[in-house]
Amino acid sequence: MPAHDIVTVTDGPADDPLARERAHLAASRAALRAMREDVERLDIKDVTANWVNAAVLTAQIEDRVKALADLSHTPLFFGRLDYLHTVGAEQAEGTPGESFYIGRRHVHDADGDPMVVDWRAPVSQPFYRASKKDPQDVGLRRRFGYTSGELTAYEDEHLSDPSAADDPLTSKLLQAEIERPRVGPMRDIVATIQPEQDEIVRSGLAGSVCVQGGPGTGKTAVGLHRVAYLLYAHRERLARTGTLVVGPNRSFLHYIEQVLPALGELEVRQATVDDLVTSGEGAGIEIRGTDETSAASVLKGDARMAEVLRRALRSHVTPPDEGLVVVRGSRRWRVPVYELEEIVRELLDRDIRYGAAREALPQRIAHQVLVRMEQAGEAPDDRVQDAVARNAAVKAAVKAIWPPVDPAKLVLRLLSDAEFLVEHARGVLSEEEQAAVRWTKPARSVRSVKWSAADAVLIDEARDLVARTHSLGHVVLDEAQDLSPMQYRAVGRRCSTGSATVLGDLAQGTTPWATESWAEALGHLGKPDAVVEELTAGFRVPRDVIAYASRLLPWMSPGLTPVSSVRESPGAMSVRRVAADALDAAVVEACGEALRNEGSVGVIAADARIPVLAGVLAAAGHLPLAPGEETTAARRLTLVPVSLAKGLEYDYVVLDEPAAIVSGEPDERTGLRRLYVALTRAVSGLAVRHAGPLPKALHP
Ligand SMILES: Nc1ncnc2c1ncn2[C@@H]1O[C@H](COP(=O)(O)OP(=O)(O)OP(=O)(O)O)[C@@H](O)[C@H]1O
Repeated sequence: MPAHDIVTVTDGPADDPLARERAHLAASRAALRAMREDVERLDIKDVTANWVNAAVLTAQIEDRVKALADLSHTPLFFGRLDYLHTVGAEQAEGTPGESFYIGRRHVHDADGDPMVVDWRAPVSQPFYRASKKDPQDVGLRRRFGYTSGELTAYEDEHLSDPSAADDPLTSKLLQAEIERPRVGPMRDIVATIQPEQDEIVRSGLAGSVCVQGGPGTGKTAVGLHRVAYLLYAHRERLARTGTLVVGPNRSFLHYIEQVLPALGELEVRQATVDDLVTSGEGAGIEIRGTDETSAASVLKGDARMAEVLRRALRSHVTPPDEGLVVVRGSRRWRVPVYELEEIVRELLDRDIRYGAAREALPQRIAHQVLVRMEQAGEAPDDRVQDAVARNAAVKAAVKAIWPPVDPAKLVLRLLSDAEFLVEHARGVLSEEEQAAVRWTKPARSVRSVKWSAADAVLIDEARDLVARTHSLGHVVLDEAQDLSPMQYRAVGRRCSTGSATVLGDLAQGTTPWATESWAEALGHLGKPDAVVEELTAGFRVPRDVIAYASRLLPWMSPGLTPVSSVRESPGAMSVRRVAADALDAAVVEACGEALRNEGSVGVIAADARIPVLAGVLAAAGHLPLAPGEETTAARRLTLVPVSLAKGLEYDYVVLDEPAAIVSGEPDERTGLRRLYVALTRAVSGLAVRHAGPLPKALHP
């Protein structure tokens, strides 16, 4: 028997297998409808005593109804597994087999028996992992094909058949799914997750994982499915602790924002690093400026700044120079200076947060007073200790010894006050480095400063030194290669008691502080034990196009494995040189050609070229969208400044002037990496149009 029997029928008698599968689909939809109606019918009047509870319950019911929606464009199930034995039972000779339909969500009939099982359930796992080598007790794996919501085909793999080939990518349905043209935002891949991807998706909540993978290897898809999986497997815990996806910019977040809701997960926050450090409790600052020099940005992102901040903050602690007298009634209680010194030293040595120590200090002083009271024969209780801690003399002493510090003011002072910086950066930053981070024009007030993104991260670090940042249960960090060490720290403290999934490609690092080694990055993140996995199978870029882009690798990231495309199509590729005054027209013409195909078109160009291209495209009747704006069947052309291209994809890419993209960056290596990102956004075809010479690295 061949590896895959494909059956495609439009209509058939009731006893043919496709008809039976369709009947199961119809019955599953009816069962889902019944589940929804059950929830809608819930009457909460009898169970709630007050309106607050009623409101909470009503919201929960609405969410549940939403989660039970039958989405016409997403099939209820996409696969079926026929187990050879009853799952979980002793696999004795003669035990009956069992079938499961695998889908996006669980559906059960009126008796509670499963009609469709969630793709994340343990019984679904062999759908992604079973192979002929390791059939996992599965006799048959069936994939379903749909056309406009109708079940129209299925394809079988007989895992216990020794003659069948064992390569999941020979599946025609799978291949068709991978090759499907792209329009609109990113979609889920539940039906076609590959075994090596599934291992990452289902790895445990306790451990952190780092995925290195070239363009289009499915890192983002894997990260999002991992969140969905973790929320299924650890729902209660993560509902309490929270989850977060961190992406590089708004347009990227728009592009991915539909995937988790489509998988039924509505509660995951999605943010950029800038969002994280400027929002939330006590943040209250805005990023309105940029650093004066690139050297300043790099230094502000350097992990040594954490030590400078720590020292600067702790310098506010002033050892007491005199004892303290607390008056209560007719008695006066004295705490001598050496005792105060000892308390302060002990709090500093314990290295707890500055704010926590500040809160502990009055209680410690009060304790000393209580000891004296007891020595004098009194029997004070806790209330007396609290009252002493609130005594005006104690408060005044605490304010003098351990004053409150505003994190933004601390950073402002470090960057404005040369003496203050010298004092705390001594031995950590060189004199030149100190000069580079300092503002040339000192700022007066926190409000008037035009904070840069790197400044905001410094403030976030300072804030964490004062009061511990709240940690979530799991954080997914995408395009991680671009983060500075200080940014890794900012993300890391948001999962200090949880775990992380770190996704990135060292070859696509384009910031001046881009990471060169995952071990180092994971250290800054506080997850040095994270397992590093590599994905090398490419699902986006066609073979010829990835081969072309990979010519750049030895010049910018030697040692990294080139992606091998799993797409069958070699891809349409053209590279054409034109006269300088004909470039704009050539780009417009290439767009016209690309638009004759199905799917989205992205015009990628150096940022400086965007205004001109926007003009000529509009004049030619191709009014372009901006990245992040959703492509629709009617408007499919997006004009993408290359600085925003990362993580995005378009069916056809028209690439304008590669040399301008390279020279738009401060150094050649970064330029080539930027070009590599741009060259690897295409799903079906790439048209390169240039007037200047191509970068040497692209020559064969
Ligand atoms: N197993 C799969 N089946 C079908 N499509 C897949 C699979 N894995 C990934 N894809 C598709 O391949 C494309 C690239 O995936 P994704 O954006 O996650 O890659 P990436 O590694 O994050 O790329 P980049 O490094 O360029 O950001 C997406 O359209 C995604 O849906």
